Amino acid sequence: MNKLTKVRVLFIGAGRMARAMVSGMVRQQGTIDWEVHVANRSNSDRLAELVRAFDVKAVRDWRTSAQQADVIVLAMPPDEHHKVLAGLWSIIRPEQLVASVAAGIGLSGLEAALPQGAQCAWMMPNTAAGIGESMTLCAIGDFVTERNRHRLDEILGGLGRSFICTEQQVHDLTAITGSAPAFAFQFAKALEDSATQFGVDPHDARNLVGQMMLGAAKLMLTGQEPLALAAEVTTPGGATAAGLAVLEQTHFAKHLQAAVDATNSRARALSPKSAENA
Ligand SMILES: NC(=O)C1=CN([C@@H]2O[C@H](COP(=O)(O)OP(=O)(O)OC[C@H]3O[C@@H](n4cnc5c(N)ncnc54)[C@H](O)[C@@H]3O)[C@@H](O)[C@H]2O)C=CC1
Ligand SMILES: O=C(O)[C@@H]1CCC=N1
Repeated sequence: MNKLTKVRVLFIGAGRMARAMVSGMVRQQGTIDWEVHVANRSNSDRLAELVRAFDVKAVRDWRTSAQQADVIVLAMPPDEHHKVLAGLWSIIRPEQLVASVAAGIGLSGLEAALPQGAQCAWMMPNTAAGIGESMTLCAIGDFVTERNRHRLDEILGGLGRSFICTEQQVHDLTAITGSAPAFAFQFAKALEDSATQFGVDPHDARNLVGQMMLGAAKLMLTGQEPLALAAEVTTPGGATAAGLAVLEQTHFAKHLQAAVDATNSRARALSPKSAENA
């Protein structure tokens, strides 16, 4: 497909999430030719690596670049937003789109920190964005025009799949799609460790567990109930039931729920709004 439009996007923050997003966006075959600018607090090794890997432009002063950008993505920690948004206030133009990926920040928080009518979106991707497999939550402000909605859709498409939802849903689901990959990797590590304790080569253990998780994920995406899928694994009177009984006895589901609650509470506490109210 021919790329038609050149659109300049400025990332403020060149950390892990920015890298994953840039990787997802530049590999996409969409209708936009992204001209990516990236600014970091200091011109660190990370920024240099990003420039080398994706041929993006490193920007020394984000304020200058922000004036020329069509889309500005805030990819720095939540507690840095207050300062950066205050700097954006006086230079932002009505036609620009400002999107943040910060946990807890909130669409209304973004809009309140920018001039009335600013076009804002709040995205919550995960690190699989880097390979175009994120499940990204996105709350979109009322002032976003069709043109910027198209740009947003192209960004989201480059990252993987997306769920357009309310601000409250982004708060509630941050743990479940943003953070839970880390829970899944802990689960994977525990299984890998079990495999290597049986003498399996670590490389083989990685493939065994990774393919098992991929197959389980693909089965889930057929739309079947997780418990129905579990039942298919559980041969009556067989082996799996014994393992599931241990997970039940040790309150596996409750532990996960507690992890979700702790994650979401922490995200809320990190937002500048909470800091002001504290
Ligand atoms: N890592 C992840 O899986 C996800 C992260 N996020 C959000 O992405 C944001 C960044 O997180 P990570 O990439 O994990 O953190 P990180 O620590 O890897 O990157 C943050 C980057 O922002 C830069 N930075 C800090 N203050 C700045 C400022 N005032 N101006 C310019 N650059 C500044 C830092 O130098 C650093 O390179 C956070 O708001 C986080 O909530 C959201 C979804 C998933
Ligand atoms: O750990 C964090 O705060 C971010 C938010 C979602 C995933 N990582």
